[in-house]
This record gives sequence, structure tokens and C-alpha cells, in this order.
Amino acid sequence: MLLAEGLTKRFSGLTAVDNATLRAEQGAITGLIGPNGAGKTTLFAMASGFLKADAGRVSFAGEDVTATPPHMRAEAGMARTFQIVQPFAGLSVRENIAVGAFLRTPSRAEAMARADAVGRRLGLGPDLDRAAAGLTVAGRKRLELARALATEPRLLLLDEVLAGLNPSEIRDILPVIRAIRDEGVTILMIEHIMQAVMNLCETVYVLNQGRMIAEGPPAQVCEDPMVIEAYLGKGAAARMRADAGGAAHV
Ligand SMILES: Nc1ncnc2c1ncn2[C@@H]1O[C@H](COP(=O)(O)OP(=O)(O)OP(=O)(O)O)[C@@H](O)[C@H]1O
Repeated sequence: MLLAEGLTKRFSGLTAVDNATLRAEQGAITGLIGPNGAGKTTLFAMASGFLKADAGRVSFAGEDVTATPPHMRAEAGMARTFQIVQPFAGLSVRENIAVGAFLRTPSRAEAMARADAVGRRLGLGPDLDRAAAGLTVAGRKRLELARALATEPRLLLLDEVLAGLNPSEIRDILPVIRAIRDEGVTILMIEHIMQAVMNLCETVYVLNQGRMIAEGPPAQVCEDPMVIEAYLGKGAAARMRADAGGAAHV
């Protein structure tokens, strides 16, 4: 569904993303993980067209969209959420979701009806008439997801939708994400919460200092020495092996 090939982005002296390649298979949930500052959001911004790549190409549903602006990628069926959720504070929750729905219809009544349905599906039913500014963090995350979903995407790019949620809120939202996928929406998600990644993703990519260092099923990726070192520092994988060996003899 999405193929990002050899993407590179430089910010003056810093190469934030360095020749990174990633594929989100149709109908799957693919994860993108990596330590803070690894370049994940920058890669997302290039995939969705918000940032122009210095090198590389992006194809979506078989079409080259490298030079396609974000609103046209959205029309083609690509939706993204933002790490920092900024609802239109003066609008109700329903109106905020309708902003997404207007991509598919010029009719206010239709957009509102669509917003209503999507909002209820995401557990925002009781909040639809409230001002968006009054939502909790968990509510804002749901709103962000609803707004993206209201555009009727084929591909959903989720940037840390679970950040800031408590364990029970995370437990509640995981089935919602899975249900979106089950309805045929391909998902690519940046996520720090490994429990969620293990639970949801078929394939995980690991970015470190701009470079893609691993790719595969989450359980396999978590055992990859390069990944362990990226998160825990040089020599960590060897130390863990030594510890495990020691423990086996206890
Ligand atoms: N617009 C910008 N101008 C200059 N440097 C930037 C810009 N955007 C990102 N960077 C830098 O690029 C690097 C990658 O940032 P990015 O936000 O993509 O990482 P990330 O993996 O999403 O991090 P996090 O997990 O903390 O959100 C960082 O060093 C960051 O400071």
C-alpha cells in the first residue's frame, strides 16, 4: 500500500533520515519504532507529503506520489495523525471530526452525520456536543483518530496515538485500532509502547539515528542485538547475553 524508498532528509548539518526504506503491506498494521530523535516523525512527514524529501521516492497504492502535495495524498486515501493533538478549540467534538469528513462531501449535513458515526465508533458518543477543548488527553487522542478516520482513508499513519494514555486507556484503544484494520484500512504506526507494538503489529521497522537498522516480526526485532544496543547503549546485547547465561546456571 505504501512504499517509502531510500528517503533522506537533512536539516542543515544533521541527517535526520538517511536512505530509509519502509513498506506498509495492504491490510496489515506495521510499526515504526526507534529511540527519541531517531527520525520517525520526519519519515512520516515525508511519507505524507508534509515535508519534501532530499532524496528517495514514495509510492502509494502503486502510484508515485513523491511530488504530490499532502491534500492530494489525503484525497487519494492517506490520513495521518499528529503527535501533538491540536483540536479546533472553539468547535465541538462533532464539528472537529466533521473537518475530516468534509474531504469527501461538501454537504454539512452529511459531514455531521459521518462525524457522528465515526465519533460514536471511537467511544466519543457522550462527548460529541462538548467543546473539544474540554477533552481529556485520552479523549483528544480518540478525536485525532476520529478526524483522520472521517476522511475515509485507505492508509492511516498514526504518530504515537497511545502516548500519554494510562494502561487501562491503552487497553481500551487497542481493539479500536485492530477493528479499523479489520475493516480494511492499512495502518502504519509510530509507537514507543512496546506492549502495543507486540500486540498489534505484524511487522516492525526500527529506525536509529536516521537509519533503518532492523525489520521483521516484533518478537524477532526485540531480540536483535542492533536494536537492543540502539535502545540501551553499546555493549548492552553482550551484557544481556552474559546475564542470561549467568542466570541459566543459578
Ligand atoms: N524542522 C527541523 N529542523 C531541524 N531539525 C529537526 C527538524 N525536525 C526534526 N529535527 C531533528 O531531526 C531529528 C529527528 O527528529 P524526529 O522528530 O523525526 O525524531 P523522532 O524519532 O520522531 O523522535 P521522538 O520519538 O522523540 O518523537 C532530531 O534530531 C530532531 O531534532
